[in-house]
Amino acid sequence: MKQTSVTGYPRIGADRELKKWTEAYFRHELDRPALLQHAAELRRRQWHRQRETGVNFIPSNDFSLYDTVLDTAVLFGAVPQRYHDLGLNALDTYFAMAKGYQGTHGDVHALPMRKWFNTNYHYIVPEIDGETVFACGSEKPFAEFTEALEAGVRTRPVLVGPFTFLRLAENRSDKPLRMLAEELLPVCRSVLLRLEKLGAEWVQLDEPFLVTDLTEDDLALFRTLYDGLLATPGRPRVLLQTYFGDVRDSYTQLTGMDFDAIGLDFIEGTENLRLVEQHGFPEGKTLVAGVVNGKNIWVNHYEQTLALIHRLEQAVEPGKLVLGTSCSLLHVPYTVHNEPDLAETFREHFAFAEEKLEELAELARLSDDAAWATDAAFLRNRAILARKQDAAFRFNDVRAAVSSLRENDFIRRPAFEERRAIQKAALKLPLLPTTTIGSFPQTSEVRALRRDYKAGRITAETYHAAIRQKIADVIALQEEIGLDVLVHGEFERNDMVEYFGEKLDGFLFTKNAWVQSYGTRCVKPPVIFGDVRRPGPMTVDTIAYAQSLTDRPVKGMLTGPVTILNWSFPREDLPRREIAFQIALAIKAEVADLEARGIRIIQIDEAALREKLPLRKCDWHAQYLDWAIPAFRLVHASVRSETQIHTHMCYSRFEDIIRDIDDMDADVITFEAAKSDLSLLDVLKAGHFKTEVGPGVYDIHSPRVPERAELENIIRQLIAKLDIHRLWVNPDCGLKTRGMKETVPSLKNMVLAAQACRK
Ligand SMILES: CN1c2c(nc(N)[nH]c2=O)NC[C@@H]1CNc1ccc(C(=O)N[C@@H](CCC(=O)N[C@@H](CCC(=O)N[C@@H](CCC(=O)O)C(=O)O)C(=O)O)C(=O)O)cc1
Ligand SMILES: N[C@@H](CCS)C(=O)O
Ligand SMILES: [Zn+2]
Repeated sequence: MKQTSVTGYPRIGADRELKKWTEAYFRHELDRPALLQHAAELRRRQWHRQRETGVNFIPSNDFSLYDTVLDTAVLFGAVPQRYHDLGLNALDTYFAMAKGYQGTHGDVHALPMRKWFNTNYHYIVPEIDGETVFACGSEKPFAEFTEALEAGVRTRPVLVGPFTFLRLAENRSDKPLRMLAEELLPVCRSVLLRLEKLGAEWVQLDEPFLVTDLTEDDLALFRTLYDGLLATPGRPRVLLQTYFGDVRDSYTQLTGMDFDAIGLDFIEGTENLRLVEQHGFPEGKTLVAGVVNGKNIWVNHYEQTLALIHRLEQAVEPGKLVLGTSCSLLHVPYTVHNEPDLAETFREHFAFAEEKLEELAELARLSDDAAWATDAAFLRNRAILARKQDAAFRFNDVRAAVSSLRENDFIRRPAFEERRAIQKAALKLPLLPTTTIGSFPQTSEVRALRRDYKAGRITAETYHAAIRQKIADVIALQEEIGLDVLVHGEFERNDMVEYFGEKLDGFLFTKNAWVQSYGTRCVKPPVIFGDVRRPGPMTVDTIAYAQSLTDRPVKGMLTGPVTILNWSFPREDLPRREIAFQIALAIKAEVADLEARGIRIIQIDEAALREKLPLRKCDWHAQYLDWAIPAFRLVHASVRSETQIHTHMCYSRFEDIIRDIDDMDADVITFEAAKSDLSLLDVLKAGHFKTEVGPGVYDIHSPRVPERAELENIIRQLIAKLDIHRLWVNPDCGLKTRGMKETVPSLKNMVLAAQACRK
């Protein structure tokens, strides 16, 4: 029978155990040996689970206490000196790089965090500087391989490959990447050899960077690294694993090199099938075909997948085709068995990580069976898929509204400068207005309140009264701090997307379907099962209540259509453009209701807009921006001139799409800037960006409190680069992950810094 392979497995635990242990460790409620022991038990359970379902190639070192890219930086010895200087133990040095450190040992920022390709997972950006000396700096892959072996599972260790590592790292040294590659090579070699000595037959090197647009320099860098690595005498067999797209720039190069196996994604990498069929696949090598979607949560379409496998069998030597997941299963929740409240009519359509393991096993068996079409497993799959249509929600009024949209529905009038003057006169804000991004700390008190309400332990009345009290407190606090534009704090929201998913028709939501977003933070993406419709106002009472408590403007706070779509699990039977327009119409109705209740500023967050920008430039507009930007415009096109529309984006690497961002035609945009260099500001200036901007002046992912002088200095740098009359002062992103302890002094310092700069 065909063999099967898993690229990576979720690691937070089916009940988010790892998050809870790690956070307990941060709070000094769990000691280091206990944390490490719990983590080891979690890994063992997961290896056994994979073995029980018959997976042939089970990964190790896909586990991480925070992030696998950070693990790789430590493995390669890329730990900047300032973290060593803290004099902490290895584990705490690691967490200092991830989260920053402020305490008796010193004060250091966290390394920046960035989106992992086109996912909602974030990696820590490694830093290479003039002092970096690559050397094997951790025991992790070796220890985890041995641990699995002792638990009876011979795993295939996974490493972030050196090419992707170097391309994602920030190179602050004056050495070119090819020189760094030469220096890194001996370390990679020794890692491979040591794994081989421990008993590893295969090593998986993840090189997702290969699915992006590559330059000649990239291809040469890849060759330098891998010609050297593959020539290592006595090395284990190497699987070159790619995912999230196709390898059109490098396919012929890769297949001509000495890899023992190549992993290709046939889900997002739709071009890969053409490459294999057109150029052939080399004899003697294994193709690990990603045919089970590692990013969606839907049952696999066996008939289509078997057709794909049968085509691949024509190109690959018998016995050399292995079936795999399209990418790591990190991006999906653990198991549908954790969803007892989901009606069976819906649940049968879902396949999370554990169910995907079963799908792999069934597909391997069916693809070798000439009588697959009459096999019970195949027939069951076909019957489930046939029932999907019956289960879907269909709203003909929404379909009709989307199809009757015309060009004018996407254009806000009057034009930007004219309404800007009107808003200035109406809002009377000071120079450098100060604001926050929306959420205030989601303390365990607020979360426990929601848990008790959902479990029926407290009444709706008690819950809503408590939320109102939190809103009243946060309005008073912001007035005391001296902020100019206030927020209601988002205490009623579990998450900026899930909250709207719960309020809108057409969505299903889960109880335990958590997915890691970064470190210990998880999200529970809602599921777009059918057409989307707003049954009634979702935020209006809360925002209007907040506004009733103050004369200062309170921002209405909404999540935009592209972000709701991108951070949900979308249906796959309707184009994304159509789904986005359906959501846009729902949010548009909410904007109108907020405006009617006297809300003067409305923020429509599009935090995830950049995230799903296609990895290849040629697809940016046709496949994405041409509907994503209009979806946003549709939401606010019909507001009054006086109403100021804000938007917000995190991880703002949008230098390359600033025209499109400006085309969203928001009045103000706030975005992350504190952790990136300020080069984006030059691009904004050069591009005559019209939208007013609030580049975040401090990093909210770290508990460290920025000093007033430090913030003043940043604001002055902003003033030097941008028009002071179009500049706002705010943190990077929402404050929900922070505690009040650091939030209050940080905001006070920010307001004082802005006031000083005004003078
Ligand atoms: C802005 N970001 C977001 C992204 N994606 C989203 N979908 N949402 C985002 O906001 N992507 C990019 C960034 C990523 N950033 C973050 C930041 C913070 C979190 C986060 O804090 N996640 C929470 C879970 C949030 C949530 O849904 N909470 C629920 C349930 C909470 C819970 O665990 N309850 C406990 C009981 C309560 C207690 O005692 O504490 C329980 O049930 O056992 C809620 O608030 O009701 C996290 O903890 O990971 C994510 C991404
Ligand atoms: N309004 C949201 C945006 C996060 S990206 C918040 O403040 O949490
Ligand atoms: Zn944000």
